[in-house]
Amino acid sequence: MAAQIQLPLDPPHPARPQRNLRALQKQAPVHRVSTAVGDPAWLVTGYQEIKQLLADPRLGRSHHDPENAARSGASELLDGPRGDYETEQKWIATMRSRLQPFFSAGHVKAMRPRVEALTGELLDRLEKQGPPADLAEALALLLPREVIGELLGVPAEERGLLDEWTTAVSDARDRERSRAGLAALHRYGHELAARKRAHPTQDVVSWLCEDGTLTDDQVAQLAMGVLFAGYETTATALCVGTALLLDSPEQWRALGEDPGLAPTAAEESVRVVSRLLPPVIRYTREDLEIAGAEVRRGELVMLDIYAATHDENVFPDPDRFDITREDNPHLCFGFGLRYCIGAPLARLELQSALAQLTARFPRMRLTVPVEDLTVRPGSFAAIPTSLPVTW
Ligand code: HEM
Repeated sequence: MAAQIQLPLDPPHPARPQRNLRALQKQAPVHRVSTAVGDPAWLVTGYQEIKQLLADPRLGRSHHDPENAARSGASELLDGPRGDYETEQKWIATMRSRLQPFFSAGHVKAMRPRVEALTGELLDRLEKQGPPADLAEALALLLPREVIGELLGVPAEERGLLDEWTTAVSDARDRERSRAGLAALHRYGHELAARKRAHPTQDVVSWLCEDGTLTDDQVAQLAMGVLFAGYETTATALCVGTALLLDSPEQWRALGEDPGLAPTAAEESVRVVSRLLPPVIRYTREDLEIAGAEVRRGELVMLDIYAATHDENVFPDPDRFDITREDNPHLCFGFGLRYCIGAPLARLELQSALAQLTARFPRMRLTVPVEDLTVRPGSFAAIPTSLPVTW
């Protein structure tokens, strides 16, 4: 095997191709690397290999010796082992069986009018405020936060705090900050569960409490898991989709005039969110071989979703943002056992936001070249720091 490769290879950006990673992908589907915090790992870049490994039960998120496991970064929750090694599979089954009903296609369809209305309210506010504006603040971050806040039953005035804590948890460079954010989020989840047990309302946390089989700790874990899994990811997809649409006035116009393009535009936004999210991580539960590489039990395996969704053999012209892309088998919602429970909701939010935005603001444009956009440094999701627009 060649000399170890030091991560990160390329800085994340909504529009700039990750050239070093793509060059690596052309050489082989799996590589020995050193993570951003200096730990040894395997980086998988082949589309087929990643798809198979996502569905392979021989890999998990927990580790038999978590204190000594390799890490991809400093985030307490995201960059290292998670969950109990003995009961991981059981917990996944419990989590999915309790959460899935709230995110089924039927349930999410019933949420459409509310999500459309929330989008409309945010755009009314934007219109009233007038140009210039920061679309990341005014829409992309706010919509997912409000949708998840309502869904979980988090009072409106407490949602700002959640924002602060999730940002802290995501910190990939400061383990202490990430730990403190996670602890605060958990304390809040407990408090919320206790409040909902005492005074149930029509929301997911109240329903999880009514389930009768879950402890407050489990309710808190599920609720904060949903918040975490569904907030920054959707906000980032909305940011990158909006930025790339703004960079392509003919596609902006086409979507504004034809809301029938919203499903493919949303799906393409999910594909390109991989430009701003890190690889999915796993630990091997037994020795195994990945494309000829001998991987030992307990080693860190990083599945590079960006590489998979920009693989020229699967996605023609992968650097082009194309809202009419029909064949789009991206792996950005994962695959197999842990496939994203919130995918229907994320799609709904993206469709609603992109369709309404382009229809209501046909003349909107970025005030800086898309190339000059910057992203949050050192965070799990490289959310653009701002999307400055005028109209
Ligand atoms: C564009 C937005 C989103 C993206 C790109 C995304 C991506 C993903 C991915 C890649 C996974 C699999 C992780 C793995 O295999 O380890 C996942 C799992 C999950 N997602 Fe999403 N997601 C998004 C939106 C949402 C939303 C809106 C929700 C809920 C409100 C949500 C809830 C979940 C949950 C509960 C899991 C299971 C986590 C686990 O098994 O540990 N996601 N998501």
